Parts: sequence; C-alpha cells; structure tokens
Amino acid sequence: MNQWFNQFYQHIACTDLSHWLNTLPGQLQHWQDQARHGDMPKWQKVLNNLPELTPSNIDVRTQVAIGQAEDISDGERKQLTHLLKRFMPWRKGPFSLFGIDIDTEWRSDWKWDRVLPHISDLSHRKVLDIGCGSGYHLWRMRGEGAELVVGIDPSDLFLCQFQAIKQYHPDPAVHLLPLGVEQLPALKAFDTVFSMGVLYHRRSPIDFLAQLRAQLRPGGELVLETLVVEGDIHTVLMPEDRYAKMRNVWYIPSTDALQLWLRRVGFKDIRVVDTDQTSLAEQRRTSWMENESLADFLDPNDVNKTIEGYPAPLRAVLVATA
Ligand SMILES: Nc1ncnc2c1ncn2[C@@H]1O[C@H](C[S@+](CC[C@H]([NH3+])C(=O)[O-])CC(=O)[O-])[C@@H](O)[C@H]1O
Repeated sequence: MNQWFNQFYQHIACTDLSHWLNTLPGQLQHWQDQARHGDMPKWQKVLNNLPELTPSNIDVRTQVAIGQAEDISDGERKQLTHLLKRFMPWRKGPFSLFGIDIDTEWRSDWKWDRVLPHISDLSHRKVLDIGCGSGYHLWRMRGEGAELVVGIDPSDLFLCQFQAIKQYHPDPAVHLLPLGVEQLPALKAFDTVFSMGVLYHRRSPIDFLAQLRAQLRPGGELVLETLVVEGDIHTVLMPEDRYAKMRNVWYIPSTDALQLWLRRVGFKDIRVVDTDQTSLAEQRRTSWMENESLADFLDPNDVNKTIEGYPAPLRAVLVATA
C-alpha cells in the first residue's frame, strides 16, 4: 500500500498540489493502521496473487479495456476470473480485462456518455473525482487526455477493485486515495472537479458544495451529478427514512433549488446539461453483482415510484464555474 501512495506523493511534490503533502501522508497512515483490522489484509493477498500478465493493447478512451483474450492462456483466464470475483460486488464499470467482461451493476459508461459532451476538454487538466467508486470514470478522464487524475473514495473494496485494474495498466497519472471529502483541505488547484452520485449522501449539502468549490482553481469547472426531483426553486425531497432502499439519502432537490444552492456558495455560469430517469438496463443485477438492484428498489406495480412511494431515481448533470 505504501508504494501506491508514495508514487502519488512523488507525482505532486513539484506541483501546485504540493501543500497537500502537509496533511495527506498522516491521513493515509491512519487509514493504513485502521485497514489492518478489516477485510483489507484478505484483499491485499488477492491483489498479491493476481498473475503477472502483459496486455497487448489498452483502450481507456472509448471503454475501459485492458488486454485481449489472446494475451492469456485458459488457465490464466480461470485464475484471473476467480481472483477478480473475490472483489464482488462489482458495482461501477464495466471493465474488460484480457477478454474477461466484468459486467458491473451499473453501466457507468452510459453516465459518462451523458456527461462528456457538456464539459470542457480535459486535455492537460488536473482533475479530481470525489466519490469515484471503483474508479471507472478516472480511466475515462485519463482517456480524454487529463494530465493528472485523482479520485477519492472511502470504500476499501473500491480501492482494491481499482488496484486490480491498475496492476495491468500502471498509469502513473491515475490515482485513487481512500479518503472522504471531509478530509480534503482547500486545495484550490484542480482544473475540473467531478462529483457524481454523492451529494444526496451528504447530511450538509451546502457545506459539501463549498468543499467542492474549495478544490477548484479560480475559473475551474465543477461537474456535478446527483438525484433530483421535479419541482420549483422551493422543492427539496427529504425521505422519511430510506429512499430506493438506501439508508443514507438526505436531500434530493429540484434542479432549480440545486442551482440556487450552487449560486449561494459562489458558483457562476451554472447549467443543467442533462436529466435522465435511471432505467432498469442501466442499474441491474449481474453475475458480478448478485445482490438486489434497481428492479428490487422500485414499486413492482409502477416503475415511476420507489418501493417507498417516492419518485423513481431521476438524475441531473450540472456544470458550473468556480
Ligand atoms: N464522505 C465521502 N466522501 C467521498 N465519497 C464518499 C463519501 N461517502 C461515500 N462516498 C462514496 O460515494 C460513492 C457514491 S456512488 C457514485 C460512484 C461514481 N461517482 C458514479 O457516479 O458512478 C453512488 C451511490 O452509491 O449511490 C460511493 O463509492 C461511496 O463510497
């Protein structure tokens, strides 16, 4: 684990992110100390056992595909498939690794297709993805030419899934750090900050938006994706308890209310560039994620309602300038 992070420290040492080194090594050391007690030692062994294989080709621009089926033997395919399955449930993807299709719960590529046409060209930009999951979008951001891609996500399993992919494509410009957004100092250095699928999990959404802004250089771009509801500037849904069986959902604003929140924390040039109701084809149970999925979270008699009777998941993408 040390080598994952040391590579990152070296990468940022001579950049305008160098002041992050005042807090980051201590936080990651603390994470490592905690991780000794959970599932991490078991997953670390799986990572260590991944076979050494060399991909003949890599595509992170149109998909995340590393290597082809012909690069490896049948025995290696069986071994790799078996080890990758140890990291189930695979939620965000899909990934293709030496012809093994990791068919994840989410078609994160569809989200990317909705976002990409509306954002500034990522070439030569430093980008941060807050709540990046397994890092699927990190690879696609790099595929668009970003100079440095940093993801943060507090889930140890997602970190391991990311490292499994990175083992076969050790791009030194793509990093995932096991941090929560609340652990970030005001870095004020990223050209683009993404946060997709996180706002509704935050108890203090206004503070969250201010934290996102604090990571951007002046004039930098925020790309925010979150659940929204139909309604006017005064409409915000707070579920009584669960929303689509999720326990940790707090605020689901209308796009008008969300734009007001963004204005209040100082964002400018705010645009709603996409809204889309999540389909049963985009989020579903697969052989790589065998738990309940969207079909189980919706009213069996009305797919426009959650099982609790709230409006079914509608997601918006907003772009704004710091
Ligand atoms: N405090 C926190 N700080 C940062 N991340 C957090 C925090 N708490 C939870 N997360 C992370 O936020 C991600 C949300 S999922 C979106 C993934 C991707 N962006 C996607 O758009 O597909 C959507 C969903 O689960 O509803 C998870 O990976 C959490 O671990």
